[in-house]
Amino acid sequence: MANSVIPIVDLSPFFRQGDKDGKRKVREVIDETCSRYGFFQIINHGVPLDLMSRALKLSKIFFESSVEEKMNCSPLPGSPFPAGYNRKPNPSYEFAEFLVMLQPGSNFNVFPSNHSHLRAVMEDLFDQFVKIGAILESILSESLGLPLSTFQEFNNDRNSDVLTALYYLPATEKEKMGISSHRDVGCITFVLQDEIGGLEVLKDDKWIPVTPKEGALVVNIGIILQVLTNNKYKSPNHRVVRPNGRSRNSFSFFYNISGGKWVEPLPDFTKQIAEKPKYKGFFYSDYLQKRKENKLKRTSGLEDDLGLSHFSLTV
Ligand SMILES: O=C(O)CCC(=O)C(=O)O
Ligand SMILES: [Fe+2]
Repeated sequence: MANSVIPIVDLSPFFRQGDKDGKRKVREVIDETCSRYGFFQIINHGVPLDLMSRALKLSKIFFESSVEEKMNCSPLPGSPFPAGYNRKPNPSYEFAEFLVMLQPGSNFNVFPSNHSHLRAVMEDLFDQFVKIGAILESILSESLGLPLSTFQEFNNDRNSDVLTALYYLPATEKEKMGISSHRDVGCITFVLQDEIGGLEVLKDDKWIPVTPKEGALVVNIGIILQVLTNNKYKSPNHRVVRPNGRSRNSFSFFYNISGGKWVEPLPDFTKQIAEKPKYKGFFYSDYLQKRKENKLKRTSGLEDDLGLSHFSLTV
């Protein structure tokens, strides 16, 4: 696969005392890539590598078990969020299988009873992602020239975070889309992908591969950061194209905000620099509702912005 232009950022300066210079350089690269692509990969991020590979291995075993076994993990009736096993309809314009989990300990989580290690590993991975989420939020705050704790104070409720294990069957002659072009909800998404590839980012009308790198995590800016920064940081369209002849598996962790949160461009990116806001303010739950409505109307893999244009002030 062609080498990707998406940068690989070594976070090790943030795991040692001092090294101001190293930290500054990391912030500069992150600032540049978030302004251009909204995507980068991180290494030396503190998430144990053996946990990452165990999680990929165990989730693959689960997804390759029988349909009955997987269906036993269907979301619980009355669950406010479809935690548990689900699949996108097939045939359709896209196809993937999911195992979704909310915060460890949530009563709505559903795990396969005969894959007990998978539960333990996903709970551990969830906690690790929460830790790296907080670190990344402070790096992003500073790379934008804001006080270190800006995003952590804004996003201080960890009840809406979601971890999803994903599984993509090999492409067929008719269908190759796994997840079609979309932008992620929330603040930051982390993706742990296996070695197969297929994740792509849209930049200047071209699809750029996010080439897998062992031990790396992909970081992807969500729409909330795009709105807060008044488009300084991009939340890009991305998609997963299913590989030929091989299945692919991955995890997405959505470092989210709670539905009751009010979201609008920060004064630092509007008033203070004499820029007009590009979005009117909204409650995050209203955005999620719009996104749902748009998605239901959507019958093809064609790109749309899933509700963000509803709050846009630009024509
Ligand atoms: O499977 C992947 O690599 C990424 C999936 C994705 O974009 C998502 O879950 O939002
Ligand atoms: Fe995504």
